[in-house]
Amino acid sequence: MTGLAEASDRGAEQVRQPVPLNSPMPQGPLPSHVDGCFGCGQHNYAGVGMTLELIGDRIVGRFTFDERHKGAPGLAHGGVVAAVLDEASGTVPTTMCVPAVTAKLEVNYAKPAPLHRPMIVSAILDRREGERKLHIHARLELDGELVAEANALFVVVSPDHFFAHGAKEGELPFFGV
Ligand SMILES: CC(C)(COP(=O)(O)OP(=O)(O)OC[C@H]1O[C@@H](n2cnc3c(N)ncnc32)[C@H](O)[C@@H]1OP(=O)(O)O)[C@@H](O)C(=O)NCCC(=O)NCCSC(=O)Cc1ccccc1
Repeated sequence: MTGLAEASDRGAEQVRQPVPLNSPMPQGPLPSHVDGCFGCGQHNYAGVGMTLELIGDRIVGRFTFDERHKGAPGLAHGGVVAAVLDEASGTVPTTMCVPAVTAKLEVNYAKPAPLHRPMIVSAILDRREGERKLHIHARLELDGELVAEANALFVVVSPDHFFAHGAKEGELPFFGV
């Protein structure tokens, strides 16, 4: 088992409380950033139910694709592969308590992603560019081998970005809203 797998095996039993805007999150298991999220929500029937952890400066997520995520017999759809890379990437600004959204996601599909096999996705901040741009790199691995990777540009937004589309007070505590 890899170091990442061992660290993630600690599970999400100690769920952390949200912290104020722009305060870094403590190390360890992370709660879902929003109830019902496709990536990390534990109550989304179609979702992957990813558990997430902050380990050092890296986000580590664990999940297993199943029949709901199929694109070909036995294999995950390419769009859901992109979604899990996006989820891990989006959790990087979340743990910095910075509201940011995906502006661009470039995916390299190295190998097919099988269903019913536990996978690990990780993400890290490559660099900040100015006040609003975050360049984030994510990797999806199976048994320590690369399945897919992504380079993403996240853009910092005002909390109004979410309010304008129906978010209610208290629904996004990591973003201070
Ligand atoms: C907000 C924004 C991204 C940017 O609009 P504005 O605010 O008007 O800002 P503006 O357009 O001025 O750009 C600022 C700077 O950025 C640059 N730049 C921008 N785009 C590109 C590009 N493609 N390529 C390259 N550069 C680009 C642009 O040139 C400018 O650079 P400059 O300052 O001149 O050097 C808008 O297009 C939008 O809402 N898109 C939809 C986002 C969405 O729905 N995402 C999916 C859901 S979120 C999710 O899933 C994540 C998640 C998962 C899990 C957990 C948590 C999170």
